[in-house]
Amino acid sequence: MAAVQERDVFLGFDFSTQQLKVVAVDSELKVVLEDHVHFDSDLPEFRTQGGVHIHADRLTVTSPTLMWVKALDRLLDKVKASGFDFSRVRALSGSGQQHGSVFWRTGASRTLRTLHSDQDLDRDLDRDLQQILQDCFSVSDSPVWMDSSSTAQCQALERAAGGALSLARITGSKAYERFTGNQIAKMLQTRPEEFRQTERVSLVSSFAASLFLGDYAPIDFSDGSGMNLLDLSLRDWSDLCLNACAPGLRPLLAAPVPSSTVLGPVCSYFVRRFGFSRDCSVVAFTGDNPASLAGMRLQPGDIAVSLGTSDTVFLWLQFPRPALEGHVFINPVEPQQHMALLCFKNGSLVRERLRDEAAGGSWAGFSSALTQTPLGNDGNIGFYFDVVEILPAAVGVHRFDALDNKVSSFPAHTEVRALVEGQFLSKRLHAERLGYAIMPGTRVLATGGASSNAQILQVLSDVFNAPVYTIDSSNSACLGSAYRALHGLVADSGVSFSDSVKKAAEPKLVATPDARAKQIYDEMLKRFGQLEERVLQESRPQD
Ligand SMILES: Nc1ncnc2c1ncn2[C@@H]1O[C@H](COP(=O)(O)OP(=O)(O)O)[C@@H](O)[C@H]1O
Ligand SMILES: O=C(CO)[C@@H](O)[C@H](O)COP(=O)(O)O
Repeated sequence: MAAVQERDVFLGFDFSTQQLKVVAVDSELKVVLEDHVHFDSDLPEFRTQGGVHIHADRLTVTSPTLMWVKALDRLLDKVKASGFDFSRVRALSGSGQQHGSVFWRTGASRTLRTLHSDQDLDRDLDRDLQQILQDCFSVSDSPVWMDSSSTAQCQALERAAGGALSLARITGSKAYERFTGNQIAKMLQTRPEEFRQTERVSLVSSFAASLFLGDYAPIDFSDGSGMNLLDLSLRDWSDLCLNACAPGLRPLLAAPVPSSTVLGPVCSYFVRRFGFSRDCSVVAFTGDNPASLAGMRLQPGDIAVSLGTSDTVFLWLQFPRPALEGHVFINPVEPQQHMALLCFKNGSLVRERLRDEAAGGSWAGFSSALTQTPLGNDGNIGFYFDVVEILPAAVGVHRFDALDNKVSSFPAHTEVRALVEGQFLSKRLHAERLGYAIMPGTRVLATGGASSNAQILQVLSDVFNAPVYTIDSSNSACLGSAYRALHGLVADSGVSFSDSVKKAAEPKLVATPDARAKQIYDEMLKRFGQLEERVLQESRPQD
C-alpha cells in the first residue's frame, strides 16, 4: 500500500443515537471538516425523539432503519454543498451506536450490489439511497441500545451458558437486554415471519459500512463483542450462544473480522453522486465506544469518560477479567488486547431535563448552578434514573440529605449539582469495582456532547481527583474512525495504530481537581455506595 500522500483526506462517520456525524482529517491528522445531521430536527418526518421511538411498553426502543439511510445522503449533500472535495478521500471508516440491529430482507444483497453497477445507476439517475433501499429491510424499526425488553431471552441465554458468569467468561459480559443476541432471540420469538424473511443481520456499524461498500460488510471483533454471541478467546461466534439465541444464526451474521480490515473500495453510487475516488477504501466500521478509544488515543492507565446520549466509562485492558458488572470487548486498535466498558443509560437526556426544570432551560444556567454550589453539595446526594439504569439496575429519582434521610425535593441549584456529582460518583464507584485505581499520573479523558461544558468537567475532575483532558473534537468516535481509516491502509504491513497517528494533537488539560476534592469525595463515595445499595433494593424492577 502506497504511503499517505499530502493531499489525502480520511473520513470518519458516527451513526450515533441522536445524529449522524462526520469528521475529515488531512494527512497531518488535522481536523478539516466537522458536520452532522440531527435526526429529530433535520429529518422530522421520522418523528423520533432523541433519535428513537419509545414504544407503549416503555421497554421497547427502536429507530427507523431508513432514517439512518436518508441521513447519510443528507449529510453528504450538505458536505458537498460546502465545497468539500470528496475525490481526496483516500479511505473512510465509521462507527455506530453499539448493539443496535438491522434486519436485511432476503434479496437485499442484490439491491445493495446495484450500487456498484453504473448500468443500474444510469437507469434512474435521481434515485437516492432511501429510494433504492426502501424494500431492503424485513424489520423497518431497528432495536437500539436503549431497549430493555428482552429480559426473558437474557435469562434463557444465561441458563444455556451455565450461568451469568459462565456467559461473561465466553462473551465478555453477562446477558444484557440491549445486547444483540438477545434482541435477535426476541425477534425470532415475537416476529417469526419477519425473521424468516431475513438473509442478514448487521450491527448499526456494519450496516453503515454496507452502504458505502454496496455489499454486506462483516461485523468487526470489537463491536461484535457487544452481542453476547462472540467467543472472545476464539474470536469467532460461540456455537453455544448462537444456538441458544437463534438456531441457524451463523450464516446470517457471517464471519467477524479484525477491526482494521480493509473491506474494499467505495461503491459507484458514492463516486457518481458525490465525487469519491474509485480507489477510496472502506475500512471496517466499529462501535462508537471502541471508536472513541481510538479517537482519544487512549493509553493503558488512562480512563475515558464519554458524555453523549449514554454516559460511558472505558479503559484499555491488558488482562481481561470478565465479571458480572461491565463489559469486556476486543480492543479496536490492538486486536490481541481488550477494553473494558461501563455504560449508563441516564446521561445527557436527564441532564437536559434538569437543565429545563431546574436551570432555566440553558446550559449557561446549568453551569452557573454548578459554580454557585459547594463541592460535596452540603452532603446532599441524588440518583436520577429516568429510565431503568444499567448500573445499578434501578429506576426513579431518589434524593438523600446529609443525614441519609430520603427527601422529596432539593432547591434547584442543589438538584443540578446532585445530578452531576451523582453521575460521576457512580462512574467512579463502578470503575473502582472493576479494579480501576486512580494513581498519580492518571488522566481522565472526556468526550461526547457534554464535554464542551467546562463546569461539568470541573465536577468530573473533583470527583475523580484527577486532571481532565479533552481532545480537539468532542466527536471522538468520528475522529477515531478517521484515524482508523488511515491505519487500515497500513495495518497489513505491521504499522501499529499508535505509530500511524503519532502526528495527532495531544489532549489538552481542561480541569484540575480542587485541593479539597480528595477528602470530600473519598468520604462521599462511601456514602454513595451504601445509598446506591438502598436505592437498588427499593427500586429494583420486579422480575
Ligand atoms: N454545553 C453543554 N453542556 C452540557 N451538555 C451538552 C452541551 N452541549 C451539548 N450537550 C449534550 O450533548 C448531547 C449530545 O452528545 P453527543 O455525544 O453528540 O451524543 P450522541 O453521540 O449520543 O448523539 C446532547 O443531548 C446534549 O445534552
Ligand atoms: O450501549 C452503549 C454501550 O454499551 C451505548 O454507549 C451506545 O453505544 C450508544 O452510544 P451514544 O449514542 O450514547 O454515544
